[in-house]
Amino acid sequence: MSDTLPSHAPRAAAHALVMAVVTEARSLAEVQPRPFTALPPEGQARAARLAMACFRHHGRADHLLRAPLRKTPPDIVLWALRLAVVEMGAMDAPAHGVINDTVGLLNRVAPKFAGLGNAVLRRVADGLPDTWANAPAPRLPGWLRGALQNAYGNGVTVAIEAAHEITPPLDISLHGPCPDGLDGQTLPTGTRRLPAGQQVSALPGYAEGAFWVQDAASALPARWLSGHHRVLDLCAAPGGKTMQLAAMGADVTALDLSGPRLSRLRANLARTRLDAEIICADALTWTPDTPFDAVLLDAPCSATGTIRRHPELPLLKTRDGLRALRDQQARLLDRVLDPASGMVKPGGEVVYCTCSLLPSEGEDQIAAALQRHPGVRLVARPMDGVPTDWQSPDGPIRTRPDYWPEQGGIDGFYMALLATPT
Ligand SMILES: C[S@@+](CC[C@H](N)C(=O)[O-])C[C@H]1O[C@@H](n2cnc3c(N)ncnc32)[C@H](O)[C@@H]1O
Repeated sequence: MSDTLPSHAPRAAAHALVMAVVTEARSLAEVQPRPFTALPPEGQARAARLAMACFRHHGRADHLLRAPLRKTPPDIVLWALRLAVVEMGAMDAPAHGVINDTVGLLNRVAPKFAGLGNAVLRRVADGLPDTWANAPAPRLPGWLRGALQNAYGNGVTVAIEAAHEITPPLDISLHGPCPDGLDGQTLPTGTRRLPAGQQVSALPGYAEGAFWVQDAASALPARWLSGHHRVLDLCAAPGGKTMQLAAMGADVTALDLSGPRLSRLRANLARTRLDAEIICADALTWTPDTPFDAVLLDAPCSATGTIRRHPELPLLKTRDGLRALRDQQARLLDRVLDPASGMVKPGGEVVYCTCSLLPSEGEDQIAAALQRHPGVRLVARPMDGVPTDWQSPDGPIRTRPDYWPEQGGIDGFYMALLATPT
């Protein structure tokens, strides 16, 4: 931590972030509580890292808190304690400073619990680091765990849960030479991988727009469309794939339903000095003047493939939202594949992808769409750097967080390349 920034400010901001996520039921990237926004960028980066670690490891923290707490305190206290235990257990922060700052925080937000917090945290700190290492590995919520066990078996599900406990490296897509001073390695698929825990806006080349943040899996689907001239990026915001397609030289139209998310896409294009036509519309009703050579449909989904980068997701998602997402995915696929929508020209190509681990949002969607659109066929096109066992013989690629463990893992994604009838 820097000399100029007191340690308690990022800790208090991390607590405010966590509380905003759980009370507003919105993701970490969406919440903006005042103690967080009031910090300089370096403090915000530290607070965000703490909050993310808290969501990633709170299951282990709960195990350590169970005996000393005896009774579950109110959420505002519990999350302050979880944050402190995670910082001491997973991030090796010295107990003295963490406990002092947490007691100070409790004195402000729940003064009745400051004494209890102090006693509980001292007891937890006494057993570290062994108790942390020996705590049982956290599990995904039952509905998701069951679905993954059905799809991949128990061993793979446990491996996915273990991958979620590891802080992922920072993946970026470059659209030119790698700026001097950016360390890391280039993955076989072309993504540049940097060590975790960096303040992105302070990295060399960020301000100049030399790169954007994009997981290695998320960077794969657009690569199938290299060489196409006019490409429609459907469900485009915040624009990771739009930037990729534009950087590949395509004439891109980026369409999304959400104005606020399109503002982020616009800002991303401005920073990276890339170009696309931007349309705010519903893909289910919008019709282009001329059909496109290719369409990329990155459909809204459960995002269960991105839990390692968004560890708060299991707290926010439930089984209930899944049916509506599946219906939406099927309707979007039908819209793109229906010749009457005029979206893709005859003999054109369509990439369907989701950042979901659930076959019901990937493999099953494509199998059903092929039944409904008999002239459409899968294309089995290999992709440079993608291990052959990630791709099925008929073409689709499935990635999972337990893949590439020695390189730091990869998000879960499903992608299929389709050709429309000539
Ligand atoms: C998975 S995100 C897209 C991520 C984006 N492709 C990227 O790479 O940065 C899904 C997007 O679908 C958009 N969306 C959902 N329903 C839509 C619809 N009916 N028409 C257009 N966009 C829609 C959401 O606003 C959201 O931005």
